[in-house]
Parts: sequence; C-alpha cells; structure tokens
Amino acid sequence: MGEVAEKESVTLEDLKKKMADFAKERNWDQFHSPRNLLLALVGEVGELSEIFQWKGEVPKGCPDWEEEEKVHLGEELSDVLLYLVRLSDMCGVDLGKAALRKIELNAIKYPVQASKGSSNKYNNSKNKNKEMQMTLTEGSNISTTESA
Ligand SMILES: Nc1ccn([C@H]2C[C@H](O)[C@@H](COP(=O)(O)OP(=O)(O)OP(=O)(O)O)O2)c(=O)n1
Repeated sequence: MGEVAEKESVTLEDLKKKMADFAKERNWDQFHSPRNLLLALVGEVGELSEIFQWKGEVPKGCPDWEEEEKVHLGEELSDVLLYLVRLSDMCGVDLGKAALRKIELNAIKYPVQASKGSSNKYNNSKNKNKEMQMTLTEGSNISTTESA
C-alpha cells in the first residue's frame, strides 16, 4: 500500500499522480491515449453495470449485499474513477475545476424554486416559463437570461 491509500482523504490530484506514476513505471504512457482510455472507461462502466444487472431496484446503502460483493463494487467504481481521472489528465482537463464549474452550471439550470421535488429536465415544457437560457462566454464566465 502506498502512502495515498493510507491517507484519510484523497484528492483527485493524488489519484492523477498515482495513475501517472503507475503508467510511467510500466512504460504504458504509449497505451494511455485519450481514445484507449475512453474505451477502457466504458468497459469498466459495463463491468460496474453487471454487478447491478437483474437485481431489480437496489436500496440505498446496498444493505443486503454480501461483504464480498461490496468490495467488488468498490473495485469497479474505482476502475471507472481511475480511468476518468487519467482520461481527463491525458486530455489536459482539470477534472476538479471542471466538475466544480459544472455544479455551478447545474444550479443555474435547475434553480431551487423551479426544481424542488421535481426531476423534470430543465427544458421540459412544464418548466418552460422558468427555463434559463444559458450563454457560456469564453473561459469560466457564466451569464444567464430568463425567458418570458
Ligand atoms: N492499460 C492499463 C490496464 C489497467 N490499468 C489499471 C486501471 C484500472 O484501475 C485497472 C484495470 O485493470 P484490468 O484491465 O485488469 O481490469 P479489471 O481490474 O476490471 O480486471 P478484470 O477485467 O479481470 O475484471 O488497471 C491501467 O491503468 N492501464
């Protein structure tokens, strides 16, 4: 186990560095192209889906699952995360920053007063009056206009 695995909290930056070291030590940078990583990521999403396949609805917390199954779930979730982190790195995207910005955008698209208790898509006709038309300007500036 490396020092990161023993830390209480792990950052995306830690995972990015770990994956970079892992690939470099094995001379695998040559295989970690954006397209290869995307395909690997999708494959792992498939493996994650297999765990849930045919189970029907699963209660939050997966209370009835065997410990072994939970460990397996953690492994597949990790594979997805690790390939996503590596893909972002190989595409020159700061995933943490991009995700924080996306959360801001989501909050603009789904204002609390219009969305509370409703899972309707933001452009659903029921929400038309409150629909936010978003204009993304260069960089991280976000401007919004509300339609009549
Ligand atoms: N070229 C590769 C191959 C593997 N990995 C890393 C990232 C994933 O976390 C994990 C994936 O390994 P496997 O392809 O062996 O897939 P699984 O761990 O899911 O094993 P299996 O396919 O036997 O279920 O290893 C990687 O970074 N680059």
